[in-house]
Amino acid sequence: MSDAVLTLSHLHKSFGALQATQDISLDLRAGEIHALIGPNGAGKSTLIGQITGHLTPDRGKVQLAGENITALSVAQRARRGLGRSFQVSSLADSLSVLRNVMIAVQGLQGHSFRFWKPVHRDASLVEPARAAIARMQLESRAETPVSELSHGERRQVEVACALALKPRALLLDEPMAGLGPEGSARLTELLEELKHEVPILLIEHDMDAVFRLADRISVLVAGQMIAHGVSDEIRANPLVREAYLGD
Ligand SMILES: Nc1ncnc2c1ncn2[C@@H]1O[C@H](COP(=O)(O)OP(=O)(O)OP(=O)(O)O)[C@@H](O)[C@H]1O
Repeated sequence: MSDAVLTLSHLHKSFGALQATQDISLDLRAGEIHALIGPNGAGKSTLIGQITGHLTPDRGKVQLAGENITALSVAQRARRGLGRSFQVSSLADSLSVLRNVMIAVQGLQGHSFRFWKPVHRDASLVEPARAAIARMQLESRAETPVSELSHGERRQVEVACALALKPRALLLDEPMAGLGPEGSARLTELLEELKHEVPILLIEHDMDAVFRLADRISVLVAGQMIAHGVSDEIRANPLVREAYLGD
């Protein structure tokens, strides 16, 4: 598939006798949001771990922009352009938005010791950080300590940290978790624009957000992919309704 940025082929991962992901294939194409949904214990985290490199698949392949990255480390994948945000926030509360995003850029560049030196004039850190902050419409908050942000703004900073690394593909793990309707609507709007620059694999429990945002949806149940399709197809799919939506 020519416009596939991220391709998973036949991924298998077992924990002892439990097959947590069985023969999982999917692709993420340029310009799209592809949502991965499934009930608790379906295998989503296990699949994400195999994409990010935290877990090694027993069989199968992960490709980023055509390159086989299955054997690469987490850091090597990040440097190749696999961006992600985390379920648990890794922001430093006492530091400004700008400084947090700069630290993310610095980590990727491998200059971790510069954190302890004055870095505010280092254009290689400041410029990508400011661009990502602008992309998430947080310019007016750039100098604000993260501790003073709303929950929704923190989420925007987390996405900005991932974006500052100029990813080819972005993995967002439950970005809507804990957001109220306003924060969720704002992030939805931002992601709808962002997908044109970087395709997004979205793991999300908020089904309203999924149906609003996703160009395609893949449904994982008990380690198996039971359906792929656009929103209307997934809503109407009897297997999904039975296994996931509880109908
Ligand atoms: N390290 C592990 N060792 C043993 N079993 C594991 C391990 N990690 C996950 N599992 C099991 O694999 C299955 C899939 O779990 P996983 O966390 O991937 O699901 P999930 O879809 O992410 O669930 P949730 O939405 O609750 O986070 C579960 O039965 C889980 O108990």
